[in-house]
Amino acid sequence: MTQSVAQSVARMGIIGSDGRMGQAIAALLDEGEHTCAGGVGRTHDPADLAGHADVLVDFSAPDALADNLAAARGAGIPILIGTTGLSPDHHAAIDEAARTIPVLQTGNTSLGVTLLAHLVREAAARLGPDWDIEVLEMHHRMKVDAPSGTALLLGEAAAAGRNIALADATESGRDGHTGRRAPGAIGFAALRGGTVPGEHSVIFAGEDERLTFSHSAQSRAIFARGAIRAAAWLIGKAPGRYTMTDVLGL
Ligand SMILES: NC(=O)C1=CN([C@@H]2O[C@H](COP(=O)(O)OP(=O)(O)OC[C@H]3O[C@@H](n4cnc5c(N)ncnc54)[C@H](OP(=O)(O)O)[C@@H]3O)[C@@H](O)[C@H]2O)C=CC1
Ligand SMILES: O=C(O)C1=N[C@H](C(=O)O)C[C@H](O)C1
Repeated sequence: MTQSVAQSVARMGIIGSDGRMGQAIAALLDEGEHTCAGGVGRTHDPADLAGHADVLVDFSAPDALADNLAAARGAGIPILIGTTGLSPDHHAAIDEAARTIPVLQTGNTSLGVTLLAHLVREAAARLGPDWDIEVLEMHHRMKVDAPSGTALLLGEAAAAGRNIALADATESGRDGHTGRRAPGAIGFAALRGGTVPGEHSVIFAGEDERLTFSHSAQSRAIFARGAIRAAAWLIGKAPGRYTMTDVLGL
């Protein structure tokens, strides 16, 4: 694992290779400067893949995380985790792994969403707590987790702008007689249907005016492109936990 590897052709091992994202990444690798070291699914051992890869790229499922981190650590290679639906325990496991290898975990690898998170943080800081914040997302009918990883990332950005913990402000899954909106809440709403690759809006609703920041993914290529760029960037980095902001220098 050296800096020179990061500057040349990187061998990327894909976890979740038969999935929508796994296939989108493999397709881009086929026509790009880096190569696919192979792929694994539910019934394969990621440690075998890690043995002949320079970096692992994980777009699978949360229950695979422990084995994926162990495989990367065993081989001493970085890992990019794009899988969403992670719990606090999963994040603790990522923090632990990041003590010995470079790890990048993100709910969205696209350039647009990474910039959007900056704008949302800035808007939340400047507009202040009287503006109600709602995060709205829509995804394809096959998505299994809600709110999306991106929605949570954007909620975290809003909370950071307000200098509060997202967990203390979250309002989601409203249904029935919910009572009034809590002051200072950050709300989440999720729509599912069709083949939508990913739509996100962060709405700032104030007295008599509303400001909306939106991102629309028109294909999974934007996620795949960002994942490949980030995975190549991770090679040769010191152990630690990185973000897409680090990769893109935003
Ligand atoms: N960070 C980002 O930018 C993005 C993140 N994502 C996230 O990536 C993940 C995958 O999305 P998507 O490709 O659409 O989902 P898919 O369901 O299409 O693909 C997931 C793949 O992972 C495999 N898998 C499931 N469990 C395991 C396991 N334990 N070990 C290894 N492989 C496993 C599945 O196999 P099987 O079919 O046998 O279950 C499947 O092939 C989701 O969490 C999604 O939210 C998606 C897009 C962008
Ligand atoms: O499952 C998906 O498809 C997507 N998942 C990520 C998320 O949960 O935000 C990123 C993107 O929106 C597509």
